[in-house]
Amino acid sequence: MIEIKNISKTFHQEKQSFKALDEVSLNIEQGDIVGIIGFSGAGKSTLIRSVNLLEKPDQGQIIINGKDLTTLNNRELARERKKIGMIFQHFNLLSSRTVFDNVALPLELDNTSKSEIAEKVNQLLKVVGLEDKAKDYPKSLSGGQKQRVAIARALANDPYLLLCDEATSALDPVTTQSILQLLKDINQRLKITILLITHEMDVIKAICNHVAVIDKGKLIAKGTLEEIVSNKENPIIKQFIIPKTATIPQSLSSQLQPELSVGLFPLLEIELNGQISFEQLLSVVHSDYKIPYKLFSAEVEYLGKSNFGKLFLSLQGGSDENEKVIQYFNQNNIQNTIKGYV
Ligand SMILES: Nc1ncnc2c1ncn2[C@@H]1O[C@H](COP(=O)(O)OP(=O)(O)OP(=O)(O)O)[C@@H](O)[C@H]1O
Repeated sequence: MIEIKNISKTFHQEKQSFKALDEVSLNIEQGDIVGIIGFSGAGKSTLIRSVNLLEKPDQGQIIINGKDLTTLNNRELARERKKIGMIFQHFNLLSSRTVFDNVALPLELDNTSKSEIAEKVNQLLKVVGLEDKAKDYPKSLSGGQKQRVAIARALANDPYLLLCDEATSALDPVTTQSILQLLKDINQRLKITILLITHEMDVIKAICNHVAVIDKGKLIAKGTLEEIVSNKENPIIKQFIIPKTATIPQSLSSQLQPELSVGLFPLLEIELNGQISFEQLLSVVHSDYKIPYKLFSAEVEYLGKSNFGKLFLSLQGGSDENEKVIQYFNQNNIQNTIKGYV
């Protein structure tokens, strides 16, 4: 069990000071995958770096298996750190070393014998799927392959905990998913606890069992994804769970009229905020109110048992019928705005 207990950290720069962490507490169970999500500057990196004391907190404790890391001397801390692996957004590989030698580095520093190093590195390269790249240099690898090397290196000392500092932020979506699946596989096969920080809900959704939300240095929510999502009225949480990319298609926005006239229908922007499912909403319009509609654009995110998102829908009934549907939306707290008439 890892206990982050009441951690605070203030940075001082010239005459200014900035509180990056404010009494943060979080318990992480062994074998769990925990994600900390927050906007840029929220304090994510400072928090994850506090766990292995790369950043020394001003107050609070990091208790791992009953041992408070903040009370250890440098030698004891170095010994504990060996059992905490870490990977970074920009991989931090040594460009002058081959893939094999990058992975071997922590073992060399630990005075491991050459034969043991060879056995361990080859086994780790197999775990991350890079057996055929042992002799290559980082510059010839893709971003995803570089992160695989970094993961193998982080596993060299058989850690019980892996810290992931925005490990997929520099990768494309497909590579991101493959790295996340590798992390999940490592968690399950090697029983390594994972703590990651991210600004992307997709990362949390893909692999985390528990989530904490950090904002302005404070943990504002923690729990399972479903528990976090149920707190959707919180404006910070809302920004993470409601996709913002659905927009009115370009071709449609040029046709949009500000006033209703004959032959035009209202175009509604509807926010799905967990109150009603996407399918139910369309069924209300089509089956209950028996109104034809045109769906122009929709982005729906399924989180836990709820769905969130935005859709642009034109109600194509008579104006009284359309009005009744809008009334239904209003009575049921389904946020909707008429963007114009098409
Ligand atoms: N060494 C430092 N000296 C001064 N201020 C710092 C230092 N490190 C971090 N900060 C400040 O602390 C705040 C939190 O930074 P941190 O890097 O932890 O945030 P973050 O959530 O990881 O952001 P990002 O996603 O942009 O990396 C920021 O305002 C940052 O400028």
